[in-house]
Amino acid sequence: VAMAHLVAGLARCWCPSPLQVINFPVVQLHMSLMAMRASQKDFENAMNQVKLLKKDPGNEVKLKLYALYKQATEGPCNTPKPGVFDLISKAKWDTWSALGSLPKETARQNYVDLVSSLSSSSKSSGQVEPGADRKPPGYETLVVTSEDGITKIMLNRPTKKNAMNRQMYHEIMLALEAASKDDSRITVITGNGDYYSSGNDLTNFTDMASGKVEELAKNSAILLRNFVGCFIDFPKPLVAVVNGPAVGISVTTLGLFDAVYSTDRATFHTPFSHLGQSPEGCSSYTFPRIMSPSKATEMLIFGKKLTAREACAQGLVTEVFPDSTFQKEVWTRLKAYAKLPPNAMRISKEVIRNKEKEKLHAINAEECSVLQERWLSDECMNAVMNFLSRKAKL
Ligand SMILES: CCCC/C=C/CC(=O)SCCNC(=O)CCNC(=O)[C@H](O)C(C)(C)COP(=O)(O)OP(=O)(O)OC[C@H]1O[C@@H](n2cnc3c(N)ncnc32)[C@H](O)[C@@H]1OP(=O)(O)O
Repeated sequence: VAMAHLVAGLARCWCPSPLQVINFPVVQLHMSLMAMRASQKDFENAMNQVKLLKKDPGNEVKLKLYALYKQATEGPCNTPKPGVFDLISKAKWDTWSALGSLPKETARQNYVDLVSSLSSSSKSSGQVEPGADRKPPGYETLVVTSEDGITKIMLNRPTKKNAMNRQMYHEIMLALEAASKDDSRITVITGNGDYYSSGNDLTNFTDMASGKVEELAKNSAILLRNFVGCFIDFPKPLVAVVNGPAVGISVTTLGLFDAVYSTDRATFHTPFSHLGQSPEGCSSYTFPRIMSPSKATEMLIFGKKLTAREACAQGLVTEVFPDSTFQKEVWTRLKAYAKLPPNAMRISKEVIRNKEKEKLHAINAEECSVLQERWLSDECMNAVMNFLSRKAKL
């Protein structure tokens, strides 16, 4: 009943004309503040783009836009929580508050990214020049689908072994945020092609070689911290369907999933020392607890590559399937799990995970700050340059 009121309330408040959300007085105030600062030009353009959207993006997205707006302009939510019966204000407060300590610049970037993904899926009037390249609708680096109670987030850069570039980090965060609020019961991350993911896209570091390295390292640490934070806070059962080899951050974050199903063709590899880097994804904490401390050390310090069966024996992988029947068996199982009562699953996850959340956020912050220094080291720069000049592969 409360949800029905909320939906009706949001519809009354935000749906009538194209995107009434931008008519909020507070937002208009922020628009004029934004206009005063040239460095926020993209943000301002995005605000204008929102007005031109023909298709209503729905209440969930409008709430997200509102929250990112507030975060980008005012910072973390510190206003008193509205009463339970003030459903609309509470929904807005909850969405803003859920952004936690997301930095203003990241919120601004996420706002711009979100508007850009909306613009490409909803043709804006008179804005696209004839013959100009049009972006495919929706995400650029992911394919996100939702059916049978399961939202599937598929990493989609198969020709790059699903290496995670900055765009992909942002899109995964957006997709997780949307999945946490949609009506699916389980969320799955998987890869398109023969790899699950080859980890961080090493070209993310190419800019490091050209000036302002400290700033780039700092921004990368912020991006990584927010990215991993989304996994720590994800409220529904999160399942990895590991369709092939996994490297680096795509392995470390597995410790934050609720189940990991793997093809027997997959391998699990965290070559941080080879790359002059150090563990992330909370693996410095989760891995010694999931597997024995010395096995974790072998992976995280010495870069030992595990087969799927070894990873399963160590507890990192829940179950391994023959590659020939992998997809069929895993999806049959997941569809059955998705029929379980959603609130029970969500609450059970809360009971299992909540005790650790604060600790995990602290570990994440520490790992990112250590990495920020590592990325500036000769060891790291040389390793990246060797890969990019094709002198080194894993
Ligand atoms: C900002 C947040 C930072 C978070 C930090 C996270 C840490 C990590 O994730 S560390 C792990 C980083 N990953 C790697 O070091 C993997 C590097 N890749 C490889 O060693 C090999 O590509 C491979 C063993 C994964 C696959 O080898 P294979 O011979 O089968 O295929 P390739 O021809 O090498 O790859 C095809 C194509 O894809 C490009 N590519 C693959 N992985 C990456 C990557 N991680 N970054 C950038 N590009 C990658 C590769 O260059 C090829 O591209 P071209 O076809 O254009 O040459």
